[in-house]
Amino acid sequence: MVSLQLQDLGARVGGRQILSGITTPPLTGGNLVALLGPNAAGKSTLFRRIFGLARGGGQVNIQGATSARPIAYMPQDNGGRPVLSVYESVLLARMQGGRLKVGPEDHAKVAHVLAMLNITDLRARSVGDLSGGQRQMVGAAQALVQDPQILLMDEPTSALDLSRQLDLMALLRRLTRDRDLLIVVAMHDLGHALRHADQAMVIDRGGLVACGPTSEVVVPSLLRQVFGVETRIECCSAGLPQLIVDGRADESCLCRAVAV
Ligand SMILES: Nc1ncnc2c1ncn2[C@@H]1O[C@H](COP(=O)(O)OP(=O)(O)OP(=O)(O)O)[C@@H](O)[C@H]1O
Repeated sequence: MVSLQLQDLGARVGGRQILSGITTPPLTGGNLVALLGPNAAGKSTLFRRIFGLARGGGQVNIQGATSARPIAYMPQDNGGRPVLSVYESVLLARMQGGRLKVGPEDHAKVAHVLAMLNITDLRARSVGDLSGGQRQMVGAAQALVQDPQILLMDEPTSALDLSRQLDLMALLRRLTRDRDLLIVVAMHDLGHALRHADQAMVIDRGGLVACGPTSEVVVPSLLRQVFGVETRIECCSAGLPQLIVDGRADESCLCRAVAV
């Protein structure tokens, strides 16, 4: 089983220390982890640091990898080159790592992932002509087609309508179970985190605030401290935890995080 553990991780970008001292317990395959934090907290930078696109101190420890490229990363605002078709763009993502020869299994994999995400009908469309939500689904396909053991997804549902948000989160959760995948999803929707994530990791101003089971991390006291909002968690008629936002905890903290 794959596991990812961060040890005193830091990141410097553009001459600034963006992340420091991030140490987590091992995050293991079979789990969906929500990465939470205010704007500019460092979520995207953390993904880039883990994926090797940003430099810094500390260590990214991966155990149980069965391939040379166990991690796939879906950045915000991706979807591929505008001139390529959806099919070509997903196939190109499949060939990352320097492989030149496309085999039948690669075509089969692309077809499978497009079908899984319910975007087969987009296969011949140019990426540049797609809507924001459609491009986001293509970005998810590009990540999934790589058959990763660890999948880092940066706000994959931010442009999706509500039913597609639920579909994608349910699919990701199913994949963690069926394939022992570790999926880390950066998100702003705390309700999605409560509903879909096994674990939650919260960062603020470049440091780790909490990491553990979602029900222990996404609690009103932490949300007040990190996001400055008053919340309650109540069960709906289906027995699922729902986050109710009562309002801001302190009007004076407006835009505090964006100014970091
Ligand atoms: N290339 C860069 N050069 C300089 N500073 C950067 C660069 N990229 C990010 N930063 C800074 O790093 C900090 C963290 O940014 P990051 O994008 O990781 O935050 P985030 O938590 O993903 O935010 P959001 O929720 O708004 O997407 C911000 O202050 C940002 O301005």
